[in-house]
Amino acid sequence: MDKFAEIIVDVPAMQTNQPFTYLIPEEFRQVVSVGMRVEVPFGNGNRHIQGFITNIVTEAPRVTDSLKAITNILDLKPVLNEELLLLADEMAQKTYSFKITCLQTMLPSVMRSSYKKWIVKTAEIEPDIDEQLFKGLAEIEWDEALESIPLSKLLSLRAEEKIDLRYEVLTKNKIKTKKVIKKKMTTMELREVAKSIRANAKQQQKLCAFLMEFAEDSEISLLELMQEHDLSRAAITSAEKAGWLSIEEREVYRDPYAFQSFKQDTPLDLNDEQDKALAEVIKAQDENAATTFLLEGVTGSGKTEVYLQAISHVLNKGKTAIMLVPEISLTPQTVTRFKKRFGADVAVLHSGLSEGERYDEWRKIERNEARVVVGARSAVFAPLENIGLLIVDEEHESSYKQDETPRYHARDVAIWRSQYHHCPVILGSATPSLESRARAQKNVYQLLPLTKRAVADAVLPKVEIVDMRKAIAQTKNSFSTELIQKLTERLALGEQAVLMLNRRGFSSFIMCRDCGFVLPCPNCDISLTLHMDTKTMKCHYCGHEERIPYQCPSCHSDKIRYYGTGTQKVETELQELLPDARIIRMDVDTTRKKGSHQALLRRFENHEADILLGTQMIAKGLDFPNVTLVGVLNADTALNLPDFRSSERTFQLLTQVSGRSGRGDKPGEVVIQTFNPDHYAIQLVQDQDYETFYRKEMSLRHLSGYPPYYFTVQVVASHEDEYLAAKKIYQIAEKLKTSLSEQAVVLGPTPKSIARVNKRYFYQIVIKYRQEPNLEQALNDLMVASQAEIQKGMRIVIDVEPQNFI
Ligand SMILES: Nc1ncnc2c1ncn2[C@@H]1O[C@H](COP(=O)(O)OP(=O)(O)OP(=O)(O)O)[C@@H](O)[C@H]1O
Ligand SMILES: [Zn+2]
Repeated sequence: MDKFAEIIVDVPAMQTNQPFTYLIPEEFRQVVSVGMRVEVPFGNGNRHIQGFITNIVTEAPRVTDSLKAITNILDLKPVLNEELLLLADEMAQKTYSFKITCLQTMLPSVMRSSYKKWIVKTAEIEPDIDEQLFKGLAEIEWDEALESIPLSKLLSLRAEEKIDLRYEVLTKNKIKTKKVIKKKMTTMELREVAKSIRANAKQQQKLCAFLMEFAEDSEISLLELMQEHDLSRAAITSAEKAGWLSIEEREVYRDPYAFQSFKQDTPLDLNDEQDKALAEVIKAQDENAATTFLLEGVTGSGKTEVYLQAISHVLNKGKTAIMLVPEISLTPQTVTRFKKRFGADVAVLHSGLSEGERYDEWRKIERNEARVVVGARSAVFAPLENIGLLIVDEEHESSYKQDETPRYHARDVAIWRSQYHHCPVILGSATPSLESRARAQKNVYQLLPLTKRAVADAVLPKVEIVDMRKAIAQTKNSFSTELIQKLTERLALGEQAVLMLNRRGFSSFIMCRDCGFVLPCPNCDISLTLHMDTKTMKCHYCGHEERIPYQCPSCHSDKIRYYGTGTQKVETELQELLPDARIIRMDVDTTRKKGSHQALLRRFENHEADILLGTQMIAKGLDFPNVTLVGVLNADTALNLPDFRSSERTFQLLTQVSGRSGRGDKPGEVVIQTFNPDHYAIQLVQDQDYETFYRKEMSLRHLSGYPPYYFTVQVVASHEDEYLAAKKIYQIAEKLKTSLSEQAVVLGPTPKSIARVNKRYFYQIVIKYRQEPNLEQALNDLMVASQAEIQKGMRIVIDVEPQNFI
C-alpha cells in the first residue's frame, strides 16, 4: 500500500503554513515516522529543502500526478514527539507565527545550525555489517556511512536500537581545552631567582612570590592566575621562557557542573503552610488534575522546598518534571539545590551553556536519562514524556516572554503542557503578575499562600525609605548618611550587605561640558553607553561600537566628561567611604566570562567579601543567611518609564531585592533611597504588602483600562524609510478599525519611544479588547497582507500580550 507523509516545509511564509503531501518511497516506508525531519523537493525548481513530517496517511490525496516524493531522511528517529507537534500548531495560531518557526524553536540550536552527523554504535551488530559500516571505528560520519550501506539499512538498525545519531556543531572546537600553569622550579631555586629580580619589576616579583608558595605538582588555570592575582600575560610568558613554570593544555569536559560535587541533601520538615500547599499539589497529582496553582509566598518562605518535595512525589510515581527559572545562569544556587536533591536525574538547560553543552543536556532528556529539567524559558519545550508536574518560578518575570518570533510566553506553554499531561502546574512568586493574581481571584487558578519566612524565627526585614531629595543636599556621592551608617554597623558585626544599583532606563554616557553634546548611535535614536572595561562606547540596541572620543565631535572642545552612575563609579565611592570593606562588584562587565558569575557568588557566600554591589542581577533567588542589610541606591529609575507596568515592575524588583535581607536567624534591614518616597509602589515595599499593592494597582488598571481588565495586542510596522513605516501603520490602523467590532479599541498610531533602531523606524498601534469576535480573522488577514510587503523592506510584527510597550 502507498503511504504519504504530510510535511511542513522550511519556508516561513503564509502559503506554506500548512502541510504538503509527499509520497514516501518504498525504501523508507517501514521506517519513517511522525516527528522526523526529511528533505523534499519544493517549488518549480524542485529545490531541496528541509521539512518536518507531521502526519502519515495511507489515503492518497485527490491529485496524485504532481505528487513529489521524499528524497532523504535527516534523522533516524523523531526529533519531536506528537505532543510537541500539536503544541507547535497551537502556538503558531496563538502567536500569529509560522508553524515551521515554532517547530524549529523547540529544537536545541545545534540541530538548527550547521552540523555534522555521526553514527554511533549502541549495541552489538552482526560482524559483517559492523565491519562494512564502522570499518573497525567506534563511530562514523553520516555521509561516509551512506557510501557503504543503504539508508534503509541504517534506519532498520536504528529501529533495532543498535545505532544512534550524534550531532556535532561545526565551527566550534570539538574538544574544549584550557591552559594551566605548573611550577617547574623548586621553591629553593625560585628563592635564588627572586634575589636577582629587579626592584621595579613588580609583576615578576609577585609571580615569583606566588610560585614559591605554590605546591609542586598542583595546577592553576592561566585565567585564574591572571585574574585572581592581577598578573599580566606578558609576565607569565616571560616566566615560562625563564623556566620558572610551564603552560600546558588541559581538556575540559563539557558538563558545566561536572567538577562540582553535590552532597545529597534530605527534605526539610515543612511548616504548616508549606505542608498545606504541598498536600494540595500532591492531591492534584494523584487525581491527574491539570490544576494551575499560584504559590504566592513572601521572600524566604520556602517556595523552593515545596517545589523540591512536589517533584520527589512525581518521581516516585515514575513521572517527570520541568522547573523553569528566569535566566538560570544567574542563579547558580538554584541549580545546586536541585542537583543536591536529585543528583544525575537533573538536566540543566539555559543560555549560558555552549551549543554543545545544551545539546548534551537535551540528549540526556531525550534518552530518558534525566527526569527533572531545570532551565530558562526554552526549557519549557524539553522533550520529556509522562510529565507529572511543571513549575514556573518567579512567574511574573517578563523574560518568560520571547521577544522575537514566535512570541510565546513560557507560562502559557507550561499551562498548555499541564493540560496535555493531566498534571498540575505551579506558578510561584512573592509578587505575582497582576494577570495571574487576578485569575486566582476568579478561582481560575488555585491560590496557595505562604505568609511567613521558613527558617525558624526569621522575620521579614525592617525597611527604611530615605528621601533623596533631602539627602542629596548633604552628600556628594550616591550614598545617604543613613545607608553608610547602617553599612558600618553591620560590617562591624561581621555581617554582610547587598547593594543594588538599578540601571534600567539609564546608563553611563559622555557629554561635552561646553556644548552639551552627547554621543548618539548612528543607527538608533539613543545615546551610546560608556564601557570602561573595553574602553569603548556601545549601543545597547544594535551593538554598534566605537572608540571613546577625546574631543567633542561637535564643537571640538576637549572638555568631554563621563556622566551617570555606573557600578564602577559607585564602587570607587564606596571604597573611599569604607576603606576596609571588601567589595564584590557584579554587573555585565564582571560576569561576562563564563563561570565568573558563579565564582563571584561563591566568594561572597564564603564571606571573602563584605558587600555585594550589583545591578538587577543580584535581586533574585540568592539565599545568603549572613546578609542582614540590603541597600537600593536608586529605586526610581524604572518608575518613570512610559509603560503601564512600571509601578508593578518597581514593586516587584524592590520586594525581591529586599527579600535578600535577614533570611537566616539574624533579623535584617533594608534601606531604599528614592526621589519618590510617597509613591505607593515604594511605600508598600515597606511591609512587603503584595495584597495591598495588588488591590491598589488593580483599581488603577481598571480606571485606565489596562490589563488584566483588557487584553492587548501590539502591531509594529518598521521600515528604513520613516514615511513608509508611518504610512503603513496608519493603513493597518484604518483597516483594523473597520474590521474589528466596536468592542475593541485601537490606540495610536504612535512612534515607538525609541523610534529608530538599527537604521529602521518603528511605528506601533495597540489593540485593546475584552472580547473581540473578529480579532483572529483580522490578524490572520494582516499576516497574509504583510507577506507581500516583506520584499519591499517592510516588517510587520504582531505581538499578543506584549510585555514591553517602550
Ligand atoms: N521547612 C523549613 N524549615 C527550615 N528551613 C526552611 C524550610 N523551608 C525552607 N527553608 C529554608 O528557608 C530559606 C528560604 O527558602 P527558599 O529559598 O526556598 O525561599 P523562597 O520562597 O524560594 O524565597 P525567594 O522567593 O525569596 O527566593 C532557605 O534557606 C531554605 O533552606
Ligand atoms: Zn544602535
